[in-house]
Amino acid sequence: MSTIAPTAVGRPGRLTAWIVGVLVAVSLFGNFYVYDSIGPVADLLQQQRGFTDTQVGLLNAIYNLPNIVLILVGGVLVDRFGAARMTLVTAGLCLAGAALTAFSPGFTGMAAGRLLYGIGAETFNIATLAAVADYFGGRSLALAMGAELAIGRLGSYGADMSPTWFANAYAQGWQPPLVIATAIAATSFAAALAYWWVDRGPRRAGLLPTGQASEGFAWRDLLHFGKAYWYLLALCVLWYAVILAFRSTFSIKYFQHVHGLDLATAGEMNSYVFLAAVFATPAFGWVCDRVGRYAPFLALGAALLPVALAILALTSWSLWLPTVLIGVSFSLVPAVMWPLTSRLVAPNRFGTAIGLMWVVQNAGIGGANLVAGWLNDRAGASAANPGGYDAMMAFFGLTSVAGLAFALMLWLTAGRREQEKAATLRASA
Ligand SMILES: N[C@@H](Cc1c[nH]cn1)C(=O)NCC(=O)O
Repeated sequence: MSTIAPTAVGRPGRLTAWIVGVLVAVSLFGNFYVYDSIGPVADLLQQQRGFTDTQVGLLNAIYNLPNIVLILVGGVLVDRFGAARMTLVTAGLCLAGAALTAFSPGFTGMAAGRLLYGIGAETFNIATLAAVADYFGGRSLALAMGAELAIGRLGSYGADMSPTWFANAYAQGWQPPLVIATAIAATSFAAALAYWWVDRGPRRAGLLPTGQASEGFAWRDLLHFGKAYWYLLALCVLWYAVILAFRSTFSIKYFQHVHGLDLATAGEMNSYVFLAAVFATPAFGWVCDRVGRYAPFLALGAALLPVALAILALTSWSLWLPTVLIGVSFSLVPAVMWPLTSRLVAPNRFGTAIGLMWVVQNAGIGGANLVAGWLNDRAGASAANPGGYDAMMAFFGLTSVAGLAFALMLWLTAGRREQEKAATLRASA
């Protein structure tokens, strides 16, 4: 299999497509806000409820753990029941999870809430990508997916800024901020409900891939993705493992201990990567749509990560240069990866394809966090011993170089087909 597949069965109207795009983006904003809502209340949970660091960490880790297995089932369900139904059901699970987290009297109830949220959220993420592929396949797909992800990233940024925006709620304690997160999850659910309602028309008219069209799931189907898909999967695992484990877990501490920044400046430096992605991800998607090439951009995005890590680890140059390079990589790779996936697999296998990628991605992110933490502990990394971070940087550097190697192999495989396709289109124009 693995030819560059047609990306949509039919063509819903442009207005309908953009209404769906907006609803899905609103829904994703709320979902990413809840995803990042624990970090800002971590200190309050420790002070007011006596939670340990391990308990706070578990409230986030419990998100990844079930998805190492469940997300594949989620992807298959998206193919079987359609993006709209699965967006609605999983947005409901996320709302229930957010409410359980906010209103539970004890740690176990809160952890159960985060577990429920995690079970819903990753499948929700697949369903929203499938929704955009359904409506924008073949036209402005990368721009639409980039814009959707950008609004999601804005939700994460909003959660980080919530102590400033909702200072009164934080002044009252740990619970009001989580109740706000629940209200935002309710908005996400309402947008998912509206999307499901709008989607019924085009789906009944046969303009979208229907769940019924996909045959039953068979394990051997997983092996039927072509070579380019497997290169993309390897890149997804290696690149996300480095970018998320470094940027979300260790970079602030690393900037403080190795480059001498204070906590506020280090946090601000880190948040620029995030903010840049809000604007740059759709911009890069737009460029890809215009140029009609994906694989070379993916290789460029993958190449910037090891370069940035090398500058950080081996030079004392200004932190701005590696921050800009990581910001471009963090915007470019997701802007290209998901539209390219939808071009490499058949529409009724898109959910399964992403599900399989995210099974390994969740394991990779969790594994990279553990390995990096273990390397730092073993070397006694600290402000007094900045050299103790060398092993972690070498690990991240080598992993990102491996990711680049897969991006180049992908370029050699899928890129050639992209060129042939573009030449055919030019010839027939
Ligand atoms: N598997 C998700 C991980 C995630 C969840 N919320 C934010 N990130 C994923 O890869 N989503 C696409 C992305 O580029 O963030």
